Amino acid sequence: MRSPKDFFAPLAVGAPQPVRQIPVRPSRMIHFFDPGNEKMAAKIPSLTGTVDVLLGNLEDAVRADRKEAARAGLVSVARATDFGRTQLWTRVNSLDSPWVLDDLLTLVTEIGDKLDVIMVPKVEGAQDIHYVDRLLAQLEARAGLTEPLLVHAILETASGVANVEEIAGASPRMQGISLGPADLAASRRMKTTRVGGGHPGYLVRTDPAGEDLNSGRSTYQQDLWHYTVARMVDACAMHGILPYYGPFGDIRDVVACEDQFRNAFLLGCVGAWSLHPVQIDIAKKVFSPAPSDVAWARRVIAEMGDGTGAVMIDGKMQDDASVKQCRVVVELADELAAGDPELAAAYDAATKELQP
Ligand SMILES: CC(C)(COP(=O)(O)OP(=O)(O)OC[C@H]1O[C@@H](n2cnc3c(N)ncnc32)[C@H](O)[C@@H]1OP(=O)(O)O)[C@@H](O)C(=O)NCCC(=O)NCCSC(=O)C[C@H](O)C(=O)O
Ligand SMILES: [Mg+2]
Repeated sequence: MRSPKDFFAPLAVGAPQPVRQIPVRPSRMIHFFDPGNEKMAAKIPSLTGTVDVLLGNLEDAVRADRKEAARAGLVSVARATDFGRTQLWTRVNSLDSPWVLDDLLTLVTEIGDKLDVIMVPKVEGAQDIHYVDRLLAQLEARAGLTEPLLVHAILETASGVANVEEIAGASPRMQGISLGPADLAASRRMKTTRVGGGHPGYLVRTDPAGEDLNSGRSTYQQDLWHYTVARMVDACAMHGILPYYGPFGDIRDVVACEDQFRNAFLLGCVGAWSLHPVQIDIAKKVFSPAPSDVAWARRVIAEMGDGTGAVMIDGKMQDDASVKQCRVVVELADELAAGDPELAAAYDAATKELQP
């Protein structure tokens, strides 16, 4: 373990100074595209400015014989595009794969100035982040980069979940963590065959009313991912980095996608992955606080004065702890509204309407 005194020192001569705070930028949707797929890559200029994060995916979902094409495609898309307020991320291949070394060497030296975050799949523990951390420092120095690249880990192995707190705090580069439910299910030997979402067999049943065990008993589907998401959120909050729900693979089921994203939002996640254009607006809607919630939170903050003591508002007790929750909502709303005049107007209109 590095001494806390050295934690913010560059790991290679000539590498940029590590960041002390993760920059707060909207990342409600991390939109995946295959940069080697010409049809998808052609859509990137029109998505720029409308999504918070565009992620050129090089790992799973890219065929083995298309890995080099995807990497080269990402270099050309990055060079040809002005991303404006949209961040550009990539997901490199896993650290045990034959491609990852060339992914990092090529991307950092050729488009390191365009990339914001490197997503690392199948992270098992702090040792994986330490490896990437040092290698990135060497490559940043070689490329003459002035800003450090940030690292995002996917939580998709049983070891990764067991070590999530040390992963979150492994480097000042750590930007966030996403749940990877498909690989995690396989790693845990769960018996699901889906990419994220619930399962009708994972349920609880009400007790029998009498002797008959077979009738009149309701069942309630449970959330397979609750434990992992909650644990990931705590680890991220503890280390000042950002938690995300990952993919929802049933593209057609926009209703359940919205539910799964909303559960994650309410538990503390700041965004989710969009795998198809249809999921972009779902993530935007879910991960932007609702105007009515923002209006209520602003009212509580206004009526609570210096934020201490207790007051009744519309029959509900408010105190120091509820005002802190309201501040979380209002801070997020203000950050998002700063880059989105339509959202800002919706928040102001709802606030006006709720004024006592
Ligand atoms: C899921 C898809 C394979 C579906 O593609 P397709 O069959 O082409 O869908 P459509 O016909 O509905 O597409 C309509 C048009 O939209 C374009 N398109 C589709 N997806 C995207 C996209 N992501 N970005 C930009 N444009 C997109 C199509 O080209 C069509 O265009 P046109 O014909 O001109 O109208 C596909 O959506 C896809 O491959 N998505 C990404 C999948 C992916 O990245 N998967 C990896 C992440 S999930 C994961 O890895 C699991 C995780 O790690 C874990 O362990 O849990
Ligand atoms: Mg995966």
